[in-house]
Amino acid sequence: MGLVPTPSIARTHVMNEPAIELRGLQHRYDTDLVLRGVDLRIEHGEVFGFLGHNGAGKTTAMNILTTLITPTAGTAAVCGYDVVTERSEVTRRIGYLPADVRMYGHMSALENLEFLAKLSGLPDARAAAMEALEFLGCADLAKRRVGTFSTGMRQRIGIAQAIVHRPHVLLLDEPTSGLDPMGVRQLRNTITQLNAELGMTVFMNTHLLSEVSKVCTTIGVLNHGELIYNDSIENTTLRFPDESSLEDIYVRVGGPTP
Ligand SMILES: Nc1ncnc2c1ncn2[C@@H]1O[C@H](COP(=O)(O)OP(=O)(O)OP(=O)(O)O)[C@@H](O)[C@H]1O
Repeated sequence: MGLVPTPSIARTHVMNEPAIELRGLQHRYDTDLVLRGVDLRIEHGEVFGFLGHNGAGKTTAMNILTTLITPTAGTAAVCGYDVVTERSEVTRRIGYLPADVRMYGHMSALENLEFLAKLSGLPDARAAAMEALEFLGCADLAKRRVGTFSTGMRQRIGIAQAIVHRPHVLLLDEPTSGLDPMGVRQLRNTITQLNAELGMTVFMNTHLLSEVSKVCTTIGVLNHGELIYNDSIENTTLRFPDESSLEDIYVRVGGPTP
């Protein structure tokens, strides 16, 4: 049995609302305002690339969406559920791959996944764990200790962890970081597969403009905590026909040279 599209948990509510919606989102660390009123709407089925230089505020926005931190002002919602007041509804619907994925090195990949699946309250945690591995084409890693894994292998298990409970929305923080070209290509294929076959909406923080043009359907550019650009890849290419690459567009709309 393979992974099936996300089951209909409060389906009506989910489908009537955007996958992600930020309204006037602000975040302050002490006196430092790092998100300055971000408005953003991402529809179901999009693969969204969130671009921005170091310190632009991308991880802060993602930490708000994963409910790890509370915004200073404004709102953030996933499938219509507020990240502050409806936290458990949000966490059921999101999968998260952090930049520094944590797992128990002395345990096998399957044990790591099963542990997380149990924490998520899945009725048959082992089957869910195995299905996630099979879906990602890494069932061969199931019995191996993750402490022995390469960066690419760890990352694939990290994605399996993120999707084991079949979330609607997958949040990836700098997923290409540390990967070799083969790993980057594999990741791209995985994102496309999760989006096309399981219908997952993907929100990805990245520095890699080349990856954005290959895998994303929409992009946003964050500059010093302000969303300075947001459009589909298709419109972006039409809007800037003279630009030879997304990198030129990024510079043109105000982002600093990466
Ligand atoms: N816990 C924290 N306490 C204080 N300041 C923080 C904290 N986390 C982040 N910052 C600051 O907030 C700003 C935004 O950081 P954030 O990590 O959200 O940006 P980013 O776009 O994800 O950058 P990067 O690409 O380098 O990860 C930076 O100036 C950073 O130094």
